[in-house]
Amino acid sequence: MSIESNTFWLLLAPVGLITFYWLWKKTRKSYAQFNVPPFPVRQWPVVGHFFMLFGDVRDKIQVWRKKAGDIYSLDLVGQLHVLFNNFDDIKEVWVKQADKIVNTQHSFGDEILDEYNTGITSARDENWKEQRSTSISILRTFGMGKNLMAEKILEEAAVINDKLASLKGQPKDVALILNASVANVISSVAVGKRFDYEDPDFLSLIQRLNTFVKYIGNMQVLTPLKQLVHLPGDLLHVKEWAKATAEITEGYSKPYVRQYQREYNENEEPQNFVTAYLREMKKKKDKKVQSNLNEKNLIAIIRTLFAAGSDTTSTTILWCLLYMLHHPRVQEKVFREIVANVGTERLPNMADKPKLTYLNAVINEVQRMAAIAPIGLRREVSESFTVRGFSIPQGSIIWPVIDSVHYDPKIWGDPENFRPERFIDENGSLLNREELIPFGIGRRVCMGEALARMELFLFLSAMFQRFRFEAENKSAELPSLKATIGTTLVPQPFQMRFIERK
Ligand code: HEM
Repeated sequence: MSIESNTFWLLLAPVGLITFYWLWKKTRKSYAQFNVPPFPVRQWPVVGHFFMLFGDVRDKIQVWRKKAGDIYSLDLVGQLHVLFNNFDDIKEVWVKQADKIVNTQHSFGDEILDEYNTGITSARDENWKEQRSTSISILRTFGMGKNLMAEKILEEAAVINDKLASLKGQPKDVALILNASVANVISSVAVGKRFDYEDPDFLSLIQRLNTFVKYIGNMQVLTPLKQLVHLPGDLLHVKEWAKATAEITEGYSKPYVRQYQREYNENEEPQNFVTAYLREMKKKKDKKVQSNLNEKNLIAIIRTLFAAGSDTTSTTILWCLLYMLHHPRVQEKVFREIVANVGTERLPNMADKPKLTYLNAVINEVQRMAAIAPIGLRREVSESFTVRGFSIPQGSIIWPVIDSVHYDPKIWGDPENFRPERFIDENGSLLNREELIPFGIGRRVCMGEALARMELFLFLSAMFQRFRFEAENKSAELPSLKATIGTTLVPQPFQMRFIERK
């Protein structure tokens, strides 16, 4: 053997040993001594079920449920993940075991951004409690769920209606306009600024938000095997996501936070989320109270509000429009209800909401079927517990599969059918069905639920009142109801027409 080849093997040996040690550590099954829920399919050595999560995971989750039951396990590179598919079990765990599942799954994305335990969705324990309670109280001050916010939404609804009317019935993919419109509502609350729909900087910010939301789920999936990021290219869109996120932070959240810090005047009433948060920060500092309110958390929160607060709501509105193309009779019934209860001389407002039972039922049915956040937010188990005789050990990750609940035949009977009447009782009143959980459940339930509900009602009622929604081409096949799967479920791109009702 030559000297060169000896050197080669000497160098390779430590690499081999380190790899072996890493694999050994990774694949030690920390859950092996527990009676964990069953695995639906056999796992691969080392990586477990990791690579099975690629592709149409929505369908796979249902196939696995048929094999293994409502609660089942997956092994992701040695870490136990437990999927909950049944409403009663989700309620039992997410509500009754709330103290043991406070934190969301640690994501590789937070490492890339250096944002471990930062903001809201990634914040943990005491930090999360303080950020969440402060944020909710600020949003309430600005009228979340009340008239003040409703006025902002109504202004935006009037703008988007005019924009849609200006299309003069020409077919258009309106995903971006809707997104911009809803983003404007949260932006005016968060940083006190709304943008023109044609503003190219705003539109490119919206595109970045789409990228941020679309691939944020990949960061979580990748977390157990983050070494894959070193593969050549950007197969899993990690670099694209990191770039878009940094651009939102540097081009939007950070400049506004810095600007308001410079201009801060404690004698002025806060006009937006940023200034209200800065005031809370200052109050706690003056009182010398130990606090996690700081600039880093605030910058991350503004980005989260902007992302979580625009994409989700506008996607739901888009789903509603798409379902209406498929169900023109439902559309006409909503229109007639609006004419009978509101008329066509003024925009519907929040006082009209209780009167528009059928529209409320339609929105519920769209949220059920679209299930736009199909897996909810995954949580880390900080203390072991048992459920239905299974052990859920500390350190495992649990998934609330909202999609399974929304399509459970035991709950809905005919879940595949679009039938808003399922939300109306025999007296014609709206039925509150607790199994409808588009905003999640438990202590970390969506922070913007009240705002989102107002937006869905006000934007949609205004559109139903003014337009008839029509397909691009009446004689061609209707656009598909099959979703594009990203972090959220989004309709495939489609064009439609907005015909003014005169
Ligand atoms: C139709 C619209 C929306 C849907 C379907 C939706 C859905 C969800 C879901 C499923 C969760 C996870 C809840 C859980 O883990 O139990 C969540 C969390 C969250 N949502 Fe929404 N959301 C919507 C609108 C909004 C809006 C408008 C905002 C902004 C104000 C917002 C801000 C948040 C935040 C900050 C969290 C994280 C809460 C925490 O970690 O404590 N969402 N949302």
